[in-house]
Amino acid sequence: MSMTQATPATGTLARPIDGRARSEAWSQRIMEALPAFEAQSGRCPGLAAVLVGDDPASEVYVGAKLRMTEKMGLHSLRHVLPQDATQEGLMALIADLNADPTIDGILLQLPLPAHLDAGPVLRAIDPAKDVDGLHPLNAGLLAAGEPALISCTPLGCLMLLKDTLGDLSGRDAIMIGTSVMVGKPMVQLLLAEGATVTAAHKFTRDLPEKVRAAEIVIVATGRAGLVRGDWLRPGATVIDIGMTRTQVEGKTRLLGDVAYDEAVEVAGAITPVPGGVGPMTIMALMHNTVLAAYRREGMTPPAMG
Ligand SMILES: Nc1nc2c(c(=O)[nH]1)N[C@@H](CN(C=O)c1ccc(C(=O)N[C@@H](CCC(=O)O)C(=O)O)cc1)CN2
Repeated sequence: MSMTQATPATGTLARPIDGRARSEAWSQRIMEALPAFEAQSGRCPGLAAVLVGDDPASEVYVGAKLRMTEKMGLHSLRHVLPQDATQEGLMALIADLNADPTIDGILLQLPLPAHLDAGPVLRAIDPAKDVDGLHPLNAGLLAAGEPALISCTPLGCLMLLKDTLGDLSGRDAIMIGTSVMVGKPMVQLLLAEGATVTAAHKFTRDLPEKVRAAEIVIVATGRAGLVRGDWLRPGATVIDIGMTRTQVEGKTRLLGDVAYDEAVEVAGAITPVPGGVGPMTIMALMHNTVLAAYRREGMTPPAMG
């Protein structure tokens, strides 16, 4: 693996961090873990995806996750509830999936329609099947330094960062955005790796200056193009988690939270959008499903990194 440490020479563009290629390599490692699991348990690891309503982006993401599940030879279930589903109906479905022995992972696609409250539903998922790592028990175990199931996007980002930089200890990192799904677990993962972490949010003052001090910049705000090229320290490693759909000349384009065309002139390495973090999020879900399956069967999981 190449290590990006140095300031690029003037005129050198940042190296794109290829999440598609990395997720493909990761899928091979995960699939190598399947024969031993199947030989001992007599079944495949199983993932249930729960989609509520008709949000087009959520439909795309759930479709991509289930296609990957099938491609890798895992068992999958798809549950689609209508836009006007009730909280009680959703809780009843989660209870059924908790009790289903063929299901190792339960994925509740977010966001939910506005009339539903995600918190109680996420807390109702059996923590051993919480492959999104969003149950408070799993979030707490990560914060306590005893990770069990880790939220998918941060897990994928950590892998890209380690590939790019190697050892993260002592490095200065900034996480912009402090959501429960991405920012908070990412901060915990970086701390566990020995990085010095700034957690920035909408009240943070002098954000460009703080970003300029960081060797590692991770952005998950949903504000397209927020981070400008001149905010970056030359040679920085930039992980862009943002994904905003926009129409440019009649075509749909995906924009990240980083102004890519500017950032690529300054950074040492950068994730593109698309093709950076997104594919790693999906592969982290596959990883967590196989991990959960091993543990639920009382088996020791192999390394699948
Ligand atoms: N329960 C969850 N809900 C949501 C999560 C999550 O991890 N768990 N994350 C996001 C959406 N998401 C997965 O659900 C997700 C988003 C994007 C991609 C992806 O591969 N993107 C592609 C581009 C796809 C496109 O063209 O639209 C890329 O970046 O290359 C995967 C997963 C919110 N909800």
